[in-house]
Amino acid sequence: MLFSVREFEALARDRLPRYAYDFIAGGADDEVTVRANERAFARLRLLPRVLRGHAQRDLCTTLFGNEVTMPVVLSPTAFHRLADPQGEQATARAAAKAGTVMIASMASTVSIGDIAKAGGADLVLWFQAYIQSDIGITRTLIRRAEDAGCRALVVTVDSPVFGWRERDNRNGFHDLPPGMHCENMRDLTADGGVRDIEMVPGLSWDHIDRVVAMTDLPIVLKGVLHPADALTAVEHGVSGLFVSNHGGRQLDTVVAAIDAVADVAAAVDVPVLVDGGVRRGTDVVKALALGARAVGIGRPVLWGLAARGEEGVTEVLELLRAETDRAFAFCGCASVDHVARDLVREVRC
Ligand SMILES: Cc1cc2nc3c(=O)[nH]c(=O)nc-3n(C[C@H](O)[C@H](O)[C@H](O)COP(=O)(O)O)c2cc1C
Ligand SMILES: O=C(O)C(=O)c1ccccc1
Repeated sequence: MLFSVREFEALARDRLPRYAYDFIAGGADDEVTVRANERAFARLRLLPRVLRGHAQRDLCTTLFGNEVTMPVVLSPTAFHRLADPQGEQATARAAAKAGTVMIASMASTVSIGDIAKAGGADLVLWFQAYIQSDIGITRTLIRRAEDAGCRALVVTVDSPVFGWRERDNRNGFHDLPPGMHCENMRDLTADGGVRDIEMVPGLSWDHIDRVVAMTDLPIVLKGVLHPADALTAVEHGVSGLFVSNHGGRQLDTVVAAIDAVADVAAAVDVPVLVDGGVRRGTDVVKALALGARAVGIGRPVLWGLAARGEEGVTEVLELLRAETDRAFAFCGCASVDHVARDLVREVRC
């Protein structure tokens, strides 16, 4: 029995080959932002309310019309088959069972259609896309996600280039092991092969306009940190913002995601999600207090998957649910609407 997300990380580390552990755990450059994400949560302290008499708590919320049983979703992460042979299929089953959203990465090692099948009718599935320079390819990817039944499109905008990952360079990890592929990129080359995912340095608001025009799905921009960009996004017809620094894997020395969320939430009146460094139920409460509608978890899902497959992801999600419920009880909150700004104070260390 494991009692915390941290213990799942330790077990995952024991079980994974070094290159896979480092790919998941690592970040860009000096990994300043990887550490900052977790440390920023530690600098935030709770100021709980007492005697509010809530014998039961309700953690449910709604995200773009999708009901979820807790304000914790699965952030998109590449290559789940590095962690478990069933890969994203195992993750999908665990997300469906937990009653929360799985955001499938465009860089998944199981196709979006097969992820949807594994999750079944209960799974609320969203698709994360990197806009490709060829707009036709981008359209095909979005159609595949729509055909699979995805209910939102998460467009990642923090990756005009690929982050400099020194652990991966040292380990020589640049390609997937034999037999694993980015399955969403199949049949997208002239000869019907697997196309490489491209980072597009020239990405601009024009690309967002085209994607907004090409689908009826709600669009969430992932990787926004500046409130002015959040405002512009809403003007361009985006339905939500995902405050994120990609888990410290893209631009290093960027502010911790949790430190950016309040200003973004204040700038717009669409739902705001945040990810990066969420490891405890108390982190979930802090994020909601600062204006987030929900949080995402990236590495914790992969730790669960590497430790115990589908069951491990279920255990990670249920640990976070129980911790969030306990934090709600301690703070005197009966539901997500009760989590007020004054529950959180920032201290120096
Ligand atoms: C191994 C790994 C792969 C990732 N792949 C993607 C991806 O394909 N697309 C994306 O938008 N974000 C990707 N991310 C970033 C996550 O969506 C998320 O922003 C980040 O992991 C949150 O931080 P956390 O890991 O501390 O929870 C990846 C993160 C990790 C750790
Ligand atoms: O590793 C990542 O963070 C990531 O986003 C990614 C994107 C494409 C392929 C592999 C990983």
